[in-house]
Amino acid sequence: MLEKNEKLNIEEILKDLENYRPKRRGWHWREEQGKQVYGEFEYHQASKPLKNSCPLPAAKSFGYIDPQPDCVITTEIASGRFEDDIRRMRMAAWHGADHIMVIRTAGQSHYDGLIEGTPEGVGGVPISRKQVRATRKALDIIEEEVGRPINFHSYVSGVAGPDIAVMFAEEGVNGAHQDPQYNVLYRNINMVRSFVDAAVAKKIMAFADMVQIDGAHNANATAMKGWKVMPELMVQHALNCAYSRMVGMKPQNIALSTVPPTAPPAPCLRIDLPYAVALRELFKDYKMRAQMNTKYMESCTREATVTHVLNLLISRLTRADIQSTITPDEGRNVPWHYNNIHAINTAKQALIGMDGLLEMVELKKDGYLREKVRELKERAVLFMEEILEVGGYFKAVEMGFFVDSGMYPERNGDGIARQINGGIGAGTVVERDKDYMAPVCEHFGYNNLPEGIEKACELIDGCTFCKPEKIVFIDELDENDNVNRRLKETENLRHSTEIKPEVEWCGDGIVSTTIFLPVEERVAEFAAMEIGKKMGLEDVIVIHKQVMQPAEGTLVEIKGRVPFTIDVSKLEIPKKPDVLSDEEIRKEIERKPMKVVAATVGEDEHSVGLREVIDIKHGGIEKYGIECLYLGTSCPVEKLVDAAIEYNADAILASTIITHNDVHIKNMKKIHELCIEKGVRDKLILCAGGTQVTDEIAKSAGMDAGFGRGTKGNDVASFLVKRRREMENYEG
Ligand SMILES: Cc1ncc(COP(=O)(O)O)c(/C=N/CC[C@H](N)C(=O)O)c1O
Repeated sequence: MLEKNEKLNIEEILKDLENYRPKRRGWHWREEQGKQVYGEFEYHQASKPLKNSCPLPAAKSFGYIDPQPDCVITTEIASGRFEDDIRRMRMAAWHGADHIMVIRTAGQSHYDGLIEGTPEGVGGVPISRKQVRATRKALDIIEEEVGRPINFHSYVSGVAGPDIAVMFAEEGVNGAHQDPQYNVLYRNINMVRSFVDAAVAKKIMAFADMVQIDGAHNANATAMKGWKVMPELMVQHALNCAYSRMVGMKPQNIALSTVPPTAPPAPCLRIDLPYAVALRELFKDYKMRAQMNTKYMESCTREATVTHVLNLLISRLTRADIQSTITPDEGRNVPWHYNNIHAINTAKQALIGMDGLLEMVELKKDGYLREKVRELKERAVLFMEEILEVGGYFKAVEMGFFVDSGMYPERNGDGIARQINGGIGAGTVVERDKDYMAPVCEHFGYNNLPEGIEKACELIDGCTFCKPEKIVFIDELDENDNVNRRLKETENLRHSTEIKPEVEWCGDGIVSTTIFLPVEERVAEFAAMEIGKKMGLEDVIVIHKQVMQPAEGTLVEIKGRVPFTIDVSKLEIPKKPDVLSDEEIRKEIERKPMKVVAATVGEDEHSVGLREVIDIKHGGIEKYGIECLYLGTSCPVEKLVDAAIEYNADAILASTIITHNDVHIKNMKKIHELCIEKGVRDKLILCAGGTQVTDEIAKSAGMDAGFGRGTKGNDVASFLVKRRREMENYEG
């Protein structure tokens, strides 16, 4: 079991892969869905807690609870280097993802066989046996530490679809996209070949109990106007569901990949919600894999996140068995580590925040919503009927029925048309001869087994599904393009005290910074890049720009590479003050009572933080018997110092949240100077606190200590007790 502060050892994971066997087959749905209690809260759409996890930032105000939504949560990771992705998968799992989806390298659909070894990918990871095995092995370790099984997912499509399906079944892959329509429409693979391969692949996936995700979402992403293909999407779902059932897949393993088709500034819920309702009603026996919208993403991560929260509202208003997440930077670049985490947190935060929503609101049973739902279903049924009329699916594809920009039955004639004898792999489907016999299990279709043979693979004393020891594991084929070479290049950064910033790959050195410039967009763009260069960044690129007002200014985000490393062994890291035990603090206050005066100073009305540090119910310093005179908010510093003298206090606690024009520093200095003027500075312990206050800032302003965000009562009480001891010893 990995210690939480122990890094994943990639070299260790790569060792002895030839003998690794997956722990299980099949998909894992979250356990104990429904009523859960976390801290002082009851949840109605949650699942059981994790053993180890990273809660949302705000959890610190709720006893650090980390409630887990009822549905599986996906993150998609594929930087091209699976060895770096494994680390990101661990970050994702700790934030609540239990479905890790790995996109394949660009064009792998057209490979007519399996890839071996671990070449570096482009826009995805080359899906090879070694990469799958190493990743599944790493996920075994990660699921141990979070305490929840993790579903590993990739894609069964393309010319080598069946080969991939066999390898996935052998390697314990838990889920995969499989939809022959994808091959036909988006990869121009011959339709006959695609459907025959799909039957072979689906049968194997059914045996391996893998959850299947279809490819309907692609029409949404490919169509000129996403909302125009809603009728067609339901037809595509129906075709893949029916075909999958015919091959023998269970409905509970068939997931419809559904994306709310629009985004603001469209009135998206008025368009997307009826569609989501219609879909759930038509396909009530199947699983819903809700995906976030990617089609309309730009480079504004804020905008993407709000759209995704609206998508999550739809999930909560209808149904999502799997909630997939899209990183908010997908409109900018290949997702960065922390944006995978932001996306997972967006899903977790919104789903948990909307827990039990339908116990309070319900969808209207009449009016606009119902009319739209009915209309969409009718359009879909008509679409399906026309397919039958023209002679079936293949004919309809030849006629360009699919991904047409018109809202069916409206047609603009610009659909994706494919010819039955065209596309990659055309003419490669050969009718099986009468005596065709394949001595392997789970083989779709005609198989002329000899009399009395129950299991096909008896004839060869076991196939790889029944005898995994028969699987042939090839390590590396390319002595240059492989994970060992890549790990060598970053050796110094993984086994030394030198570090570099990174966003995707170990040592990529990329950082980003946000700059506001009071000039128009084009000037701002070039000025920002100049600033980046002057900051010493290399390869500076603008990744986002947004006009705040055409003349007044522009927001620009740039990214660039830092050319240096940081040696952490040479950093001057001030020791975190150690906190005394409650017992010791209590004893000390019993020995010698302590009085403090406290207030939020200046014109500042923020009181929450200081009250938490003081009040007994928040575990504040009162719980140790320290007497507090609280003077409230917007307290002049003069009044605070006078009160401390009058009350014969041992200490002053000044809270200062507002930092405009450094007012917090000015107030701290004033308190210090006033105490000197009144001849009490050496009698009083001066503490300042606030979200922007640090110990260094406070001390430089004359305080004895500063306490920032997240400070607890025992931090302050410890300091007061230790400081008073120092003063007593000093007095001798
Ligand atoms: C049904 C199907 N088969 C194969 C592939 C992958 O196909 P290549 O290996 O040829 O790229 C896809 C890809 N879709 C993107 C998935 C999206 N990121 C998602 O979250 O669903 C697909 O939808």
